[in-house]
This record gives sequence, structure tokens and C-alpha cells, in this order.
Amino acid sequence: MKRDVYLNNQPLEEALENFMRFLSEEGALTAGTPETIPVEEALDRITAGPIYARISSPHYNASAMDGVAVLAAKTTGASETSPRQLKVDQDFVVVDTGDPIPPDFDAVIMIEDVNYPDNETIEIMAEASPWQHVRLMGEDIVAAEMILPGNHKIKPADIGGVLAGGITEIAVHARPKVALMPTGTELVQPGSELKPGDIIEYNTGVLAAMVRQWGGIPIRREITVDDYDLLKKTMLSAVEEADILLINAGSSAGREDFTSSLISELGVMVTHGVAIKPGKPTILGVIKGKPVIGVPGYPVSAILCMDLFLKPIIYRKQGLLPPPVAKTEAIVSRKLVSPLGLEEFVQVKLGRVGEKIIATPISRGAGVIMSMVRADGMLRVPRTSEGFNAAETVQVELHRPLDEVLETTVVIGSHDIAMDVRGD
Ligand SMILES: Nc1nc2c(c(=O)[nH]1)N[C@H]1C(S)=C(S)[C@@H](COP(=O)(O)OP(=O)(O)OC[C@H]3O[C@@H](n4cnc5c(N)ncnc54)[C@H](O)[C@@H]3O)O[C@H]1N2
Ligand code: MOO
Repeated sequence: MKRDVYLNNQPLEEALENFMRFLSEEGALTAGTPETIPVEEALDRITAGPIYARISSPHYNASAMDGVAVLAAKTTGASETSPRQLKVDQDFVVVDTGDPIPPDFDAVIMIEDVNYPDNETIEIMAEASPWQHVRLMGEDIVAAEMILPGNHKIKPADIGGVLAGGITEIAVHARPKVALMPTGTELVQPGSELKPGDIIEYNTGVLAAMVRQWGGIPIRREITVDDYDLLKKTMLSAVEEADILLINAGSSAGREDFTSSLISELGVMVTHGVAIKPGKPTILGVIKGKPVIGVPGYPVSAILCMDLFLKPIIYRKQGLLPPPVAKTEAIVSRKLVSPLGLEEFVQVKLGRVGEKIIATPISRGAGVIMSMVRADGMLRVPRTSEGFNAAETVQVELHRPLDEVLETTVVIGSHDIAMDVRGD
């Protein structure tokens, strides 16, 4: 089999823009057929179109308080010095919160403002103004009003709004199905007895969790060994089953790195090689109108590649743009040297020292999953930069909320397990 050594070095913005444009022209970013689901199961789903109220809420004039319904005009002039007596049924009826206001009445007086001289009579010591303590029909929702726009992510309160508008089922965008294909003869299932050379297949667990986090449905395939025909067969069946295909590893230039040749054979390879570190061997392509990403094997590279390339696709397929990433300004704790020509992504620990937030770079090995486990955030060193000097101010993209991060004590020095136990 021919060895694929073609790797270009396309700047990130260009690679991403090109790929998204290509996918858009291929119709590969459009949402799938909407699904109709019960409103109560719609949390975090995305509306496929605007949702209009079927009924008003309240759908009748309702008492907002426990008390008596009256006609305001019949209370004019009532005061402490000139109490007004009203007769049951004729001048008032007793109502509880939520009860309909009977015809011929237009206001509610709270029960605590009423005296009962006898069973048939009440006495009030203040005028009622028209519609006081009444929730007017449509106060909350007016029939035919738009309750939610299209392409809206449903939050708990939205479920209440939609149900109150008389709707029980809604159309939402289909969750994109993402096939995950772990590849590599050396991979073994987690929990297997290990011999030298075996690599525990844990990337699929990470990738599946990321897909789920962004609203997709991961479809995990079995490990496929590095065999061209077998990989081809699995890719073809995975692409039939899913909306997006991810092939993990085999993205680089090794003897058994077949992903790019296979994508070219089965569809179109748009890019192989992006000027980023880690994640350089990322492959972007399309097979049968479906986006395909060759995700590099090293875990840190894989996570970054997912974040940069899969995330915008999954969101677009649900009618959304990825939410903005929270950032903070920080000061680099030490000099950070980075190669020119590659945009480098460096994981950092953050901590407060006095008034300042300090970013300490963590191991930059693409195979060090623990760098991602430990990181609070990530900084980008632009392609045109050779790095940062100690104490330089940088922007850090946060992996977790800043408040939580800043509870951290910064300890610089070699790793000490006792500190982990102490900090737990
Ligand atoms: N001549 C070149 N060699 C390499 C280049 C290059 O540009 N020229 N790039 C390097 C970079 S950068 C990366 S990243 C890796 C990516 O290689 P592949 O995508 O082909 O991945 P593999 O070689 O198959 O695997 C690499 C490594 O990743 C880990 N891995 C893979 N799959 C899993 C999994 N499912 N779960 C957990 N860990 C996994 C494992 O440690 C593999 O050894 O290529 C460099 N080479
Ligand atoms: O780009 Mo590779 O992804 O550094 O390890």
C-alpha cells in the first residue's frame, strides 16, 4: 500500500473557513429532519422553528389573591371613616387565588382587608380600583404569540412557557449522529490484560463525551485494526449510519496511517495538515455529503482537534453557533518558547497571587492526557510569535469557571503527591 506523506501546513483560520465553506456548499451543515418530542423531554434540545401559543395564559380573568371579587364601581368612597357594607352574591363573591372572576365583577379585595359583620355581609374600608388583584386573560401569554424563536436551546423555564401556551409536543432539530472509529492494531479495550506495545483505547470515551456535551449522539464503533480494506469497509458503513464520521488516529504519515488516502478514495479530502500544535496531522474531508474528520491519535491533539473542528459543525447542524468561550487575562509565570509558523495551544494552571492571575504552563506533550485533566485553561501562541516572556500578559481560554479556579493555591515546583492528597 502506498505510504501517504502528504501533509500541508494550512493556517487554522484558513483551514476552518475553507472546510466550513466546503461543507456548506455540499449541504453538509444543514440540520437533519426535525423530530417531534414531548415538551417535557425537550431540555437542551434546539427548536426547529418558532413556537406559537395555542391559547392565552391565563385563558380567563383570574383572581391573583384569596379574597372577594367585587365590582370596583360599587366600592367608590369606602374608607376607614366610611366603611362600605357589601352583600354576598349581589355585591361580592368569595374567590381563591386562580379562580375565574365571575361576569359583572372586575376587582379582588384580599381576605385580610375584609371584615365579616355576618354570614351574608362584608365590610371594606378602602376602595378597590378596577382590575386590582386580577390576572387578566393573556397577562402572561397571548394566543398566537411567539413563545420561543427557532434555533433556540430550551432551558427549564421555556418548558413551562410552552406548556402554558397549550403546546405539549414540539419540533426540535435532530441531534447529529457522530460515528467514532478508533483505529490501530495496538489498541486494546480498557480493562484488558496489557502486554508491551498495547495501548488502552480511551480516546473514544473522551470523544463520545465531547459529542454528547455539544448535543450530538455518539455512535461508538469497535476498534478497527490498521488494514486498508477493513478500514474502508468500516468507514463506508459508519458514514451510512451517521451524519458525521470521526476516524481517530492514523492521521499522520506513518506506514499504517491510511486515513487520508481512504478519505480521498471515498470522497474529497479538503485539508491534511493544519498549522497548529498539537493537532497538526488533522484531516478534514467529506464522504457522501457527510463531514469526516481524521482526528490525530494523541489525546491532547484529539481533544483540541474536536474543539476546533467538530464543535462548530455539530452546533451548525443544530442551527446554532458555538457559545463564546469565557476568557481571562493572566500573567505567564515563566518564559514560554514556541515554534514560529505553528499556532500553539498550551494548557495552563491558573491561580491568584495578590491581585494578579498567574498562568503556569503544563506539560506540552500531545500524549499527556493528564495535562488536560489538570488544566484550568489554555492559551494560544499565534503562528507569528515565538512565545511569551515571563510576566507577559496573555488571554487564557477557561476550561472551568474563574471563581472555582481562583480558589486554587498556586504552588510552583516539582509535582508532589502529598500536595494532591492535601488539596483533595
Ligand atoms: N513523520 C511524521 N510523524 C508524525 C507527525 C508528522 O507530522 N510527521 N506528526 C506527529 C503528530 S504531531 C501526531 S499528533 C501523531 C498523530 O498520529 P496518528 O493520528 O497517525 O496516530 P497514531 O500514530 O495512530 O497514534 C499516535 C498515538 O496516539 C495514541 N492513541 C491513538 N489512538 C488512541 C486511542 N483510541 N486511545 C488512546 N490513545 C490513542 C497512542 O499513544 C498512539 O501511540 O503523529 C506524529 N507523527
Ligand atoms: O500535532 Mo501532534 O498533534 O503535536 O501531537
